[in-house]
Amino acid sequence: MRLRSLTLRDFRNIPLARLEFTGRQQFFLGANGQGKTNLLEAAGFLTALRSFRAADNRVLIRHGQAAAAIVCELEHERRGDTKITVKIAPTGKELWCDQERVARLADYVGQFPTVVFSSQDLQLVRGTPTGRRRWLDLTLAAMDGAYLRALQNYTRAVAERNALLKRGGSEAELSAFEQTIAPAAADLVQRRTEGVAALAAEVAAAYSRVADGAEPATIGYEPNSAEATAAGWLERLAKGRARDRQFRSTLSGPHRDEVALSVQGRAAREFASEGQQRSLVLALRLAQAAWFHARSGVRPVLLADDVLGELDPARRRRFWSAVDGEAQVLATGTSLPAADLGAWEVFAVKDGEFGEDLGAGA
Ligand SMILES: Nc1ncnc2c1ncn2[C@@H]1O[C@H](COP(=O)(O)OP(=O)(O)OP(=O)(O)O)[C@@H](O)[C@H]1O
Repeated sequence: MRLRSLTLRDFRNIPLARLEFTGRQQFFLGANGQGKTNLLEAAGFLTALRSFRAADNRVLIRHGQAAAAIVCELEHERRGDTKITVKIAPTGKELWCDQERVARLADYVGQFPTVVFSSQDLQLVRGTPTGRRRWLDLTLAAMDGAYLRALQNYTRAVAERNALLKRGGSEAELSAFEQTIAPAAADLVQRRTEGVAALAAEVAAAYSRVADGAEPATIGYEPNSAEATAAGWLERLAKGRARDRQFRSTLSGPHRDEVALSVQGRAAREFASEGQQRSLVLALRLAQAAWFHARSGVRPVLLADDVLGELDPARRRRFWSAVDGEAQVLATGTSLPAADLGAWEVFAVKDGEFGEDLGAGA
């Protein structure tokens, strides 16, 4: 898909911006703290109606204002020309697609894919398993409504079971939640097994391009416990009750799974060099984009937040050659991108205001 225009009102530090995009490469140029990432955050919000960097939507509303709005006109492989309107208020969000109110957000999620490349992504390799699980969940849930439902059911029921464990609930009460947890856990393990196997091929291919075939990189699914059936999970949960009561928390299950990342057969977190780690996170994002495209037929818009300038010239060139040449790219930076990255429509960003093409010849 391609974004043709983006209008923001009271989004973060942006009072009002109406941007028209003509080509497929837009660059947002400005000093630190001016609103570049805010703009990408708004574009990314269209995918799953959540921010890629904030858990609470309230922080997206400009200080002192009642609500924020995003309006986007885009070309879409399946839907044709589409207009999306999102209103974000402290009480919740509202959504319209072509003037029609979308009540069931599950019907919407995944239709308008974007993939964010951010300097924070190094945490995917260096940080805790939580970040890698979130990457996997967002990737799989965006293309698979059944995965999203299993994840929601599972997460909710585990939270309820944990609350019970904390207040010393009865065996019967625990058992009631386990009836929901068990089938969802079996479903998640199966879908994660299949999903990671498919994504592993994409990651290996993307890494080989970004790192110039220097060494192989792999991702692997390491379930905390690989029960294949709901009956198996029921038994495991029942057996674990005494220990879980002691720790006041559900100790085993897919909420403790790991997505193992390795370079040349060794754990990337401990053994990969900084350059290899950077290549690996780029490969994870490229794989995510390829997966979205393959599964849905819709080409995701790529949102590159200050990453092009961070890469050394050789890696940048290789990364760029690995990017889908037909995809729209919205990128930010404090200086213009190198000439080998093609022709950009440049917007200067200052204090939440956007000026078109100011940077192009400057
Ligand atoms: N809800 C809000 N209301 C008003 N201003 C906000 C809000 N949230 C963030 N800001 C402001 O937005 C600015 C940050 O913008 P942004 O994160 O887009 O920076 P950036 O241009 O990407 O800079 P960098 O290059 O440092 O990443 C800060 O000045 C911050 O105070």
